[in-house]
Amino acid sequence: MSIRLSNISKKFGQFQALSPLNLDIEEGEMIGLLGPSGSGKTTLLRIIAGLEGADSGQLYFGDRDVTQVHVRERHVGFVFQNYALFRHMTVAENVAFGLQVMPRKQRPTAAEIHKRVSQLLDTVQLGHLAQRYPEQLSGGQKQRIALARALATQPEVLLLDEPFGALDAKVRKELRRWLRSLHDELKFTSVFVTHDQDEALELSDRVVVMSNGHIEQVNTPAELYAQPNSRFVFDFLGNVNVFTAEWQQSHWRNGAAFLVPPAQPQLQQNGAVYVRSHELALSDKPNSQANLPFEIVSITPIGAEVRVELAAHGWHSEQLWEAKFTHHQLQEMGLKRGNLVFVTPQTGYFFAEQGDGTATRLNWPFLPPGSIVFDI
Ligand SMILES: Nc1ncnc2c1ncn2[C@@H]1O[C@H](COP(=O)(O)OP(=O)(O)OP(=O)(O)O)[C@@H](O)[C@H]1O
Repeated sequence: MSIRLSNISKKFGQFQALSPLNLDIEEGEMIGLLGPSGSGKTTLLRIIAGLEGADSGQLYFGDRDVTQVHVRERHVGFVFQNYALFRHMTVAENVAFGLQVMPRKQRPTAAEIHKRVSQLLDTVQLGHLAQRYPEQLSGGQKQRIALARALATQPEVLLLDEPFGALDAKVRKELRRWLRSLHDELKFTSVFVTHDQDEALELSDRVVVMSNGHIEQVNTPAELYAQPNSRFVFDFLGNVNVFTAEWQQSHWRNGAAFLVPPAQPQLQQNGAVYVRSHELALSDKPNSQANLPFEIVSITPIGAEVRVELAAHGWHSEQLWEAKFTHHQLQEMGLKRGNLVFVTPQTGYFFAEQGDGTATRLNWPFLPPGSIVFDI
């Protein structure tokens, strides 16, 4: 079932929780609503579900205008963060609930309900727990049962509000993979809310990045990463290093530091260069492209990578910079805390001070990614 939001807005009193927004979700797509707390994700999800009415606009499921349709008639499955299972019912009874309360004419027979419940419990791989009560389940098991219950009535749209928010990191990861494969198998359309970037990027076909009640950008995870269209999206999708600079004749300058941009006239102005921690090289000398001196503040192994924290030396940066390398790369460089090093960005993004908020992608042609340059 495709979903279309046209000009949807919502106020709570004087507070504009959602500015008029448009969004098209394709049939079978899995969409992540990603944004900081208070950005309007849950409100948007509740409007799609019919738990909240919009102040303006239209909502379509396929060709059907469901703007005024009651939540019960929308045929959506809903999964909340806090499981919301019925405590006095067994697992099997919880899963059967949505079917039991269907109007008599639509309700399957008792035998059919029984069959469907056991199929669903097999799908979520918890058939052996059918007779348990929710309090006898782990958090991850409860959430799988909540999913089975939401899927029992065979909704074409599944809405999930921080479904794995209450679970620990390992279970979260497992359930994410499992939800994605279930989605691919059953082909329902899913919209889920999260403020976890990894979750959004790993699970979604497309991510909707929200801030302050509006949509900042909608795109596939790969495209969002490659082409963030605002500083907000850039900042929100991972750690980033910023070089704030003044344009001086042939380069961007900040104190003793400078950076030469690729030769494009629109770059020749004041602004900020954003550089990701994976997209830079360290060397013991400056070169013709970059003179960005830093002192190494810390070197911390994190899983397969090593994070190097860097303090600007002889120029001003609001925050420490961060560089990430493999253990092998770092060993080859032989760096220590307190060393003076020079950063050479390999790719980056430029936001002009007087610009419209969109970024120009920077590729320095004479330094292929992965190269470590030690001299000019
Ligand atoms: N029923 C309500 N009455 C008044 N204000 C509300 C109501 N529901 C939400 N809001 C406000 O609307 C804004 C958006 O809330 P919403 O729950 O959609 O954000 P969110 O992005 O889901 O945040 P979180 O990640 O914290 O759940 C918030 O500022 C919130 O305080």
